[in-house]
Amino acid sequence: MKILVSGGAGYVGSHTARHLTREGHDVWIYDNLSQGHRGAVPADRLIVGDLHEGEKLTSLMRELKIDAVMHFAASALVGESVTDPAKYYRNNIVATLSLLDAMRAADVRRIVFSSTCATYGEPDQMPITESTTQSPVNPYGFTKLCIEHALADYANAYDFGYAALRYFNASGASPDGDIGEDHDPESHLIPIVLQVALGQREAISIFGDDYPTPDGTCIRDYIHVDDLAAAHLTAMEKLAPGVALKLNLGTGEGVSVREVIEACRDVTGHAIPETIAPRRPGDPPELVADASLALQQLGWKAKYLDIRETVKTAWNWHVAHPHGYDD
Ligand SMILES: NC(=O)c1ccc[n+]([C@@H]2O[C@H](COP(=O)([O-])OP(=O)(O)OC[C@H]3O[C@@H](n4cnc5c(N)ncnc54)[C@H](O)[C@@H]3O)[C@@H](O)[C@H]2O)c1
Ligand SMILES: O=c1ccn([C@@H]2O[C@H](COP(=O)(O)OP(=O)(O)O[C@H]3O[C@H](CO)[C@H](O)[C@H](O)[C@H]3O)[C@@H](O)[C@H]2O)c(=O)[nH]1
Repeated sequence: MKILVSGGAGYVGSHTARHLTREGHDVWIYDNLSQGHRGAVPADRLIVGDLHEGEKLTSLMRELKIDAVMHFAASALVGESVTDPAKYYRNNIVATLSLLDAMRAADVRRIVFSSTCATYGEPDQMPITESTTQSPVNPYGFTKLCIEHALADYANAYDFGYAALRYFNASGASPDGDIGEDHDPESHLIPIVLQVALGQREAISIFGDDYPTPDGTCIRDYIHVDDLAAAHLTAMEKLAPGVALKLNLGTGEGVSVREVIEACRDVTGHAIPETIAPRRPGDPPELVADASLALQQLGWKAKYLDIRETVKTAWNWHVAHPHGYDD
């Protein structure tokens, strides 16, 4: 298939674009490089552009005869969405509507959308299933939920087929160490801990050790980026007009911040000093997926179930690229 990957020069998008290409698809990456990297994608497959440029998107989709879109492009920092919500409403809602309308104009009706566990807010029942109430507690989660609703309405009215894939914590890197996670600024736990191991930071700050969890630190579900990539392809293959897939993508295993740091110590052999810092506003104590519906509907399940194996792949990338991509 001919696939347009919005945000394909970013972290999850670049791993997925590579997987799609290796599986024989004709992949075009559309990215404004606000967070993405030229080095993460083949130069002859990158189209630099913004989602807001609707007419450009329509012509591209027509010229390239695009069959389906994978839509990763977004602003994705929970904290920033609270301090600068306008950016999130514009980039995650307005820009996505521009993409959806360009798809309509170009008669492209299949889309796989990057949603998030942040659409669930702070549920008290763990693990989280797809029928858990979606009640986001920050603008980021709300903008993603809003697009899930838009997709349902577009599917109904305009024959779109869509998958809203609600990822938990994307983590790890391509095992060969070629591509990996490089955000600026970096806010994600695993890359920050590994920067301590590389001697680029003095210590890891644990944001709160007084949560109601066994070791007092927050629990998350760290899903390997290559497992996410595989799920995207399988979901895309199921899409047809009127099909609506809404699926959690996680391992089903909860891992605490302390356990992540311990895994990083094991993998890197570095002592990794830690300090306790105040809680980060908006952090739910625990987010763990029940991903059994993805198994039922896609035959998909995570292959990386041991946090050490995931950290090893991230470490390979960081050692090979201690300062991230060149651009
Ligand atoms: N990383 C995670 O743990 C996680 C978890 C759940 C959901 N998600 C979602 O997955 C997607 C990818 O996340 P990521 O971590 O790879 O983020 P990322 O920032 O690495 O990638 C996003 C890409 O989109 C591009 N982009 C942003 N706005 C754009 C625009 N208006 N026009 C064109 N390109 C634009 C950026 O340059 C970047 O390359 C996002 O939609 C995010 O909300 C991520
Ligand atoms: O220096 C740090 C960084 C993070 N943490 C903790 O580590 C855990 C994981 O934090 P990340 O920032 O790595 O990930 P989040 O769980 O905050 O965010 C992830 O899940 C969100 C949904 O809740 C969004 O989808 C987001 O894009 C995705 O990265 C949290 O408890 C956080 O408080 C620390 O203790 N110290």
